[in-house]
Amino acid sequence: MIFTCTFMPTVDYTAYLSNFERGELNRTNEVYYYPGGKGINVSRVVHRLGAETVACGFIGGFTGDYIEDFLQKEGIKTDFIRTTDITRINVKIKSTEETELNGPGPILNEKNFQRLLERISRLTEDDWLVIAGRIPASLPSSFVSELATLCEKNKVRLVVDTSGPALKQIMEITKPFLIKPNEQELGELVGKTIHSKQEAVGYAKKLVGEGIQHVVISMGKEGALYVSATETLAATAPKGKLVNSVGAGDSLVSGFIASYSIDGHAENAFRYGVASGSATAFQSDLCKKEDVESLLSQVIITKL
Ligand SMILES: Nc1ncnc2c1ncn2[C@@H]1O[C@H](COP(=O)(O)OP(=O)(O)OP(=O)(O)O)[C@@H](O)[C@H]1O
Ligand SMILES: O=P(O)(O)OC[C@@]1(O)O[C@H](CO)[C@@H](O)[C@@H]1O
Repeated sequence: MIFTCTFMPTVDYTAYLSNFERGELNRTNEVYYYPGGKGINVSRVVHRLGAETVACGFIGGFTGDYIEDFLQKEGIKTDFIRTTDITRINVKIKSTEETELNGPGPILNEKNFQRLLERISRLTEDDWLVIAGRIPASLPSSFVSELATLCEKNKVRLVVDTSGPALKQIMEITKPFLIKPNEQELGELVGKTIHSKQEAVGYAKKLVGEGIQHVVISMGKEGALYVSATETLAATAPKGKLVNSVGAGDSLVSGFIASYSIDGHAENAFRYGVASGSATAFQSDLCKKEDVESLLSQVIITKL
């Protein structure tokens, strides 16, 4: 089972308009209300790709109800912990360029953390845990350590797609199965500015040397890089019209996991992941299986 944990879910209010003027009254042409947050996006995509998933994390208020209801209507199992704070709404403005306004997350308390640890303690070596998205400042570092210790003890396959200090802290205790930084996030993780693909590969190899099994570096329309102990690959991204890049990175993670969980073949998983990221970038909502499969032949993989 693929469990996703989203500490700070959101309703993504996604508005399309032909021209966005700062400081003016703007009227939108089309709007959508998608349940969001990186882990929730992963649950939605892996479910569409045919894998079994449970979406966990913290939700509250009317927006929390909306998210849970939406996911359940899509057939996704949920196991959220309720907060007294209302789940945030993130505004995504799609005009000649993409502008995002992400809200702050809930204030979490000790009881919330304990409930989440209790859920995580039930996972086994047959399970995946995807920790994705921003981690709230109210989360004590002892909690992150406890979470990592449980995953290490129960041999859970841990996928981490978050920025900030949490990943470094997790790595002191357990080695994630997969991480998927973009170039900027990789730079933050290793404390360097990355100027080229060669540099990105070099840092990814260092992380693999420290024990992470698979590092995928996403590069938007330039495609992605993949490094493991035995392979270094580059993939081109399919060409198409960018409609909404929100969730493209999450779709890459989802495609990789959904494919790897079937046959454990990393190159196939990488190809499937890149096609999933692009399929999402080319439409308003997240990708569906048929969109991904129609793009697979356009992903060209080169060994580096
Ligand atoms: N304009 C684009 N054209 C084609 N493919 C794209 C485009 N943008 C993104 N993708 C695909 O999606 C993948 C992930 O995109 P990106 O590198 O933007 O992730 P990210 O920075 O994590 O994004 P986000 O945080 O918004 O999900 C890329 O590797 C690529 O396959
Ligand atoms: O504020 P965070 O947690 O870093 O990012 C949240 C977010 O931008 O990420 C997803 C796309 O990856 C969106 O669904 C969501 O609004």
